[in-house]
Amino acid sequence: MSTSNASTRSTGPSTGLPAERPTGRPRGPHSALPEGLPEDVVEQIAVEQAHVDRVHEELEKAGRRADDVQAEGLARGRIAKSAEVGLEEAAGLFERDALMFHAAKRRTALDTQYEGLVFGRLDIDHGMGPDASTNGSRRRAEDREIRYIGRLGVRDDDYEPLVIDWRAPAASPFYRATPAQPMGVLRRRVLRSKGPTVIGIEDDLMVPEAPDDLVIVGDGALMAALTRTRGSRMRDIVATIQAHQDEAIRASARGVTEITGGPGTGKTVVALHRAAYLLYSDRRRFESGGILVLGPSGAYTAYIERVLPSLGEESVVLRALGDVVDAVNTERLDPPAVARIKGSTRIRPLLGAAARGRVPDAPTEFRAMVSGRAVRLEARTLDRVRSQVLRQHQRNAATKAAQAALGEAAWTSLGITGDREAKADFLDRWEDHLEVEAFMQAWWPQVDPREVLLWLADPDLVRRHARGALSGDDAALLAESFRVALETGTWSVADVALIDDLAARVGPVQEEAREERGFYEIEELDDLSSYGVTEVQPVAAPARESAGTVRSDDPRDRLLAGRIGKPDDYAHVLVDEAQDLSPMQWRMIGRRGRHASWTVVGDAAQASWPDPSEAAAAREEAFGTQARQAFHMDTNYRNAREIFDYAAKVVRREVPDADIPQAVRETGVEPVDAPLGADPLASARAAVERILDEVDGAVAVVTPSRYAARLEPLSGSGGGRVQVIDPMSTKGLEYDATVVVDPDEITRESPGGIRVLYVALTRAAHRMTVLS
Ligand SMILES: Nc1ncnc2c1ncn2[C@@H]1O[C@H](COP(=O)(O)OP(=O)(O)OP(=O)(O)O)[C@@H](O)[C@H]1O
Repeated sequence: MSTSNASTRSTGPSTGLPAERPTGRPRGPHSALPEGLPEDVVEQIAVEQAHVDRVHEELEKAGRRADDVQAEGLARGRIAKSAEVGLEEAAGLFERDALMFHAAKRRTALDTQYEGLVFGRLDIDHGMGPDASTNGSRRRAEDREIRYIGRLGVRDDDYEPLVIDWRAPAASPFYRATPAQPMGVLRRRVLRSKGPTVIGIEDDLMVPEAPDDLVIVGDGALMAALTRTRGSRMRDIVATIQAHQDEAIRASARGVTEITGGPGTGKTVVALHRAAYLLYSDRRRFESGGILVLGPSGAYTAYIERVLPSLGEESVVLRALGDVVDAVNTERLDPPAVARIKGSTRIRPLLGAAARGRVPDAPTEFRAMVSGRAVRLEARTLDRVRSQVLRQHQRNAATKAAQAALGEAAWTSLGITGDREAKADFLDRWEDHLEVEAFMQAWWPQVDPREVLLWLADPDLVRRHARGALSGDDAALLAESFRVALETGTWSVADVALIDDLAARVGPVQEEAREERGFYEIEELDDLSSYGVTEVQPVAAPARESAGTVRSDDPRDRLLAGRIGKPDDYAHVLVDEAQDLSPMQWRMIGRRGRHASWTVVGDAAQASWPDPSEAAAAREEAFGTQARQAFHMDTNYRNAREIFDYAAKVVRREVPDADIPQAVRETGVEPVDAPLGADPLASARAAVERILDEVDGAVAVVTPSRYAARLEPLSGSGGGRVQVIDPMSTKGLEYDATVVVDPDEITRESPGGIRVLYVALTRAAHRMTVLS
């Protein structure tokens, strides 16, 4: 597909108003403008280029000024103090210039990677009545205002705005004005740029008739944006946000904001713009508290990662579900039956029992001479003490408490009553006794939550701990899945939520306190030698390397690499594809949003988690009692109507109440149904070759696992444009074209059945071939 050229819709004569006079770069032999543009479009582009050039010059100046000011900044503050100039004023100056400096730096990135810094213009008539009825003859020049809208705000030396940040209230009419409610806007103009060069213009007229001096060109910005090649990365939509999307973007930051809608309705992109808006509207709160954006997969985070930086926001944390817990990063998916066991809260009692249970290989008996008395504690006593301590403490923070409780139990076991002094002496010795300490290291070691999970590779232990909560088959499946982890050295995505649950139970692994033992050691050694103990070998805590540095061949080392700390707490959590989160995953995310407001994005018809009511309960628990606001998106901006109709027909068969949006764009080309022949690679290759000729940009071959290996040779073909991908991993993604292989098999193999097929059938913007 090629980009649509601006074309003249209707034009009025140029009146010679200063703002409309073409003063920018002329179109020369090296011009970036497409050939064959009508002359009035070229003129209009030149007008806008002149303004864009001015903005860039101003930023250039600001950059240079900021260099000086940075060096001078603190000094200025100091002078300000001594010279009794308001400190606030000086700080304000510095802050503004520093901001401009950062803006200038950012601009370089924007210019090279993204579309223009200045992307919009409003021509406003302040004399216009609310019904837009004022006719041309009553319009007065002094009522007119031109406002430019951009990715960041820029002012000139007189502090006059040259560009308004798209998130500022003054930019709101750019998104909200409609011909029915023009909000004073005569013409909305979208500028399309390559770096600092304006290459196209799309106008929307908001009044019934263009005033004589306003030229109207282009086919409308939205259609131009939607017909463009998509490529392999999501783009921001800052120039073409629609009014109903803008409402969700600018909605109150408080509570829980739910954004629902069918495939391709812009839920993800709207949510990302909302994150940028929240940062703008309350930077202190959201930048320092942090915004977490959570998506289903690494492919998804890679797909969306450019959107926020293109909006000038770098401080948002993007995580995939396999990547939420520090030191663990995985894409491996369990088979659906296993993922279902691990995702349900039914597994919690099992995890609780494992976290409270005996450490495998820990001693089951304690024997030593303490304070001249022979102490012997059996397994039952050790278990009782452990349970008692863990009722009140996290295991990793309870070493001291456990040692003290064990001391009490030891004293009780001696059967001495009434001798307070002897007890005090005994407990005193107990506290610093080397044998007790050595025992504690073996009996009460610091445990990594991941080790606790690996204990469950033992099917007997799983059965014992599950105490009937899991069937025998489920217990065996679960244990087997942890054996897979031990063999491959990789966790599964579903494991991550279990690790997090266990981390909350056992607490962070404490660094070993390196206590100087001083004279206590000498006293204790005296004590030991008198009872014939010659050597005590304390158990050293295993040394850990931090994540990413472990290159071990041992799968177990790879599983346990890095350190798991406390979960980060965020000020705002944005969850995309929320319909797919399992209850255990909701609990994991909830731990990161205890004080957060939320934006939650989803579509039930695309769900792959099979038990929505259990997930809903876990989700409610994560949100607490916060206020809710809901936004529904009902226009599909991704799929050509022909492609979406095909997908909608398929899903309606089994999900009659699916939320079906309206697709806004037609290509006149129906999806192609073709046979999947005896040689699947040959069939898919033929389909891919046809499609590569028809579209520019990214092409996906969406295949069930059955054909994945056989189709792999297509990966990277078409000059790197073709990707072979499984249906679940296409969640949230988009391609210019897709080849969907064996839809029946996709339905059969996927946990969400037809809903996952629906996802696969709604990924293509322009062309789709289905091989059945
Ligand atoms: N106002 C808009 N202007 C231009 N493009 C838009 C607009 N709104 C949405 N789009 C485009 O529509 C496509 C679909 O958007 P997005 O991926 O956010 O939809 P979604 O609702 O999250 O889809 P799904 O649920 O299928 O993953 C994207 O290419 C996005 O850029």
